[in-house]
Amino acid sequence: MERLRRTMMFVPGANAAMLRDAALYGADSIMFDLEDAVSLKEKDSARTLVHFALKTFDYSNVETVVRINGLDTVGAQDVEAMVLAGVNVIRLPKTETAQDIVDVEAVIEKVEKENNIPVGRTKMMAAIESAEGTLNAREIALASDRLIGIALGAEDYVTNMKTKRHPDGQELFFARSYILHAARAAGIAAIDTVYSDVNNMEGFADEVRRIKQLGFDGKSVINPRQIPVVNDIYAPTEKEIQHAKEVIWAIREAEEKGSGVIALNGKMIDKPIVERAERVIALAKAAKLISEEDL
Ligand SMILES: CC(C)(COP(=O)(O)OP(=O)(O)OC[C@H]1O[C@@H](n2cnc3c(N)ncnc32)[C@H](O)[C@@H]1OP(=O)(O)O)[C@@H](O)C(=O)NCCC(=O)NCCSC(=O)C[C@@](O)(CC(=O)O)C(=O)O
Ligand SMILES: [Mg+2]
Repeated sequence: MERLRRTMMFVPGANAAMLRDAALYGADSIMFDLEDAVSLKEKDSARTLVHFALKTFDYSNVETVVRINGLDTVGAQDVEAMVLAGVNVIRLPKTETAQDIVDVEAVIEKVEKENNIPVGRTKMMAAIESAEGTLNAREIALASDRLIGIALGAEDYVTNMKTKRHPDGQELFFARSYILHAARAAGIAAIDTVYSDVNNMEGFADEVRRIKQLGFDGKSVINPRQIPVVNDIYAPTEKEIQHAKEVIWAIREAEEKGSGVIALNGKMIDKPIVERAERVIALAKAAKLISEEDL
């Protein structure tokens, strides 16, 4: 079953209290940040702190991600410390080309080999935050088998595009659509960017509805109060769950009879409809609207 990534919460790497409590809020993934949420003078201490947190606290109920610095600064040191601490995913910020992924992968692989860690255990994701990165999204998404997803970083992106964010998100439409297509073509996740106004829940919810409709797997968030908003919007309705169950029961019955196609209430049920139904069931389970044993 595909892993759900409705919410990926940024946690500033230099903040010990936030690191300790990060797994308590119900995010699907927590993303410890060593890059832009950490000042230059705190880079080394934040790396040590996140390494310690990964080794010490119980994050077994979430996916752990670390946003490293670029390899042109202290990125290689970040990679080494995080791979040794057993992080699930390394997130590369400001990815411009497929070569950026290949370069970080080489560092990861070296650390894994030198420390008898199974090669490939550490996964990767790439944040795309510029025009160049967006136009290269397709090659970036295909650059490594370790990639679990690509994400948009809108604050840096709009700066690069010489504009700013607007509530209707028009300035992000091309990047969102292109990144989403690149992710889907590569068979990996697409994660939308942060919404920085943590006290504007209406505006946040509007944005989540729009990115869900576009097809994103989920959203990067910066505050625990944003998590239930995303989870509620991604939770399927009772009607959607009932329909998904009927689709799955119908297809199971058809398979038992040796037929791949069947009608439900007069409408044809085939593979894409079954896939959508399975995703509805996975989202319903994650939202605890049905039990794990159901279906
Ligand atoms: C925004 C605010 C200051 C608001 O503070 P407030 O004080 O109003 O928060 P409250 O709601 O009052 O907190 C209630 C309780 O939750 C705890 N708590 C809050 N936030 C928590 C958290 N994140 N993790 C764990 N715990 C948390 C808090 O400690 C308290 O705990 P307690 O005291 O025990 O009750 C705070 O949230 C915060 O610092 N957020 C992280 C910001 C950040 O990481 N920015 C960098 C990533 S974006 C970027 O770089 C741009 C990007 O790259 C992005 C892309 O690539 O997509 C691009 O280009 O677009
Ligand atoms: Mg950024």
